[in-house]
Amino acid sequence: METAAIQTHGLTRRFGELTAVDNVTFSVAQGQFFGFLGPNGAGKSTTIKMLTGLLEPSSGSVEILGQPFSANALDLKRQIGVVPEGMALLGRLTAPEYLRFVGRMYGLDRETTNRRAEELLEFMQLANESRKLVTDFSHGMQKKLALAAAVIHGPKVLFLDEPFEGVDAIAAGMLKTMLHGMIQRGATIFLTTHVLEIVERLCSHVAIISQGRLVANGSIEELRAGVASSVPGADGSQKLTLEQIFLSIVGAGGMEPAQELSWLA
Ligand SMILES: Nc1ncnc2c1ncn2[C@@H]1O[C@H](COP(=O)(O)OP(=O)(O)OP(=O)(O)O)[C@@H](O)[C@H]1O
Repeated sequence: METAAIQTHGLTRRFGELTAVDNVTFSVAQGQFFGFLGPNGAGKSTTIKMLTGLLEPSSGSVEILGQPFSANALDLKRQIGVVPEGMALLGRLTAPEYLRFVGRMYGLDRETTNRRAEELLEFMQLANESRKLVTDFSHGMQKKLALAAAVIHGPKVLFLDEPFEGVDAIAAGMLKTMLHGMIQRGATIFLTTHVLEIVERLCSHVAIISQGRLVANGSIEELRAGVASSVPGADGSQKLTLEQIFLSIVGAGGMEPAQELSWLA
């Protein structure tokens, strides 16, 4: 069997009394576009940080392309790309300087780095912003630059924490095309986002985390089949949207809607 792109066993992270990620086991096959969903505070970013070697698990294990980070972290980090929650860009550089720096850090030669940096800036429509410092970029521009930096070395596995947040519709369209192209060339993508329409369109597999626990994992079709009988009015003729599936698994689940805010009534 082919080595999984991502494999976790009993992955757990505690912050004091809180167990943010609780005994999470899942596998992502190479070439999969994997959507990792969950409500606010469910444990998505904490999981992604552990998957990318940014945060030590309290217990459990992570293997990327069959290797734990402890085996050869540098080699592994060359094979992955990450857009983390806070992006962590170097603000005192311009975008071309930043991309050239990142490319060189990944061991690309100068010519390849320069060519890819230029192409990426064009692609992300940041080429006209080449004299501005990154710190003066808008949030969406920073997000696009973070994405460019995450793919400059052609990673085999790409981790994206909310890549579409703050990105305009034109850029989001281009990003979707780019990510689709990467999948077609055999890359694996692990994506967290609250934009379920994007997950529905792009992802072949979905896992849902809620209060640190994995509560669903499978193809969208499998998840749909799993909840169809519990959603009122959903017979075989009606195809549930991912939003309906998501709400059925982690949403109000038959409870009364939250009370109204009295002063807004
Ligand atoms: N460094 C930390 N110290 C203490 N608690 C933390 C820390 N990082 C995360 N948490 C807590 O862990 C839980 C999971 O947080 P996490 O950021 O992983 O959620 P998330 O699913 O990414 O949420 P969102 O969709 O809102 O970004 C939250 O209760 C959060 O407050």
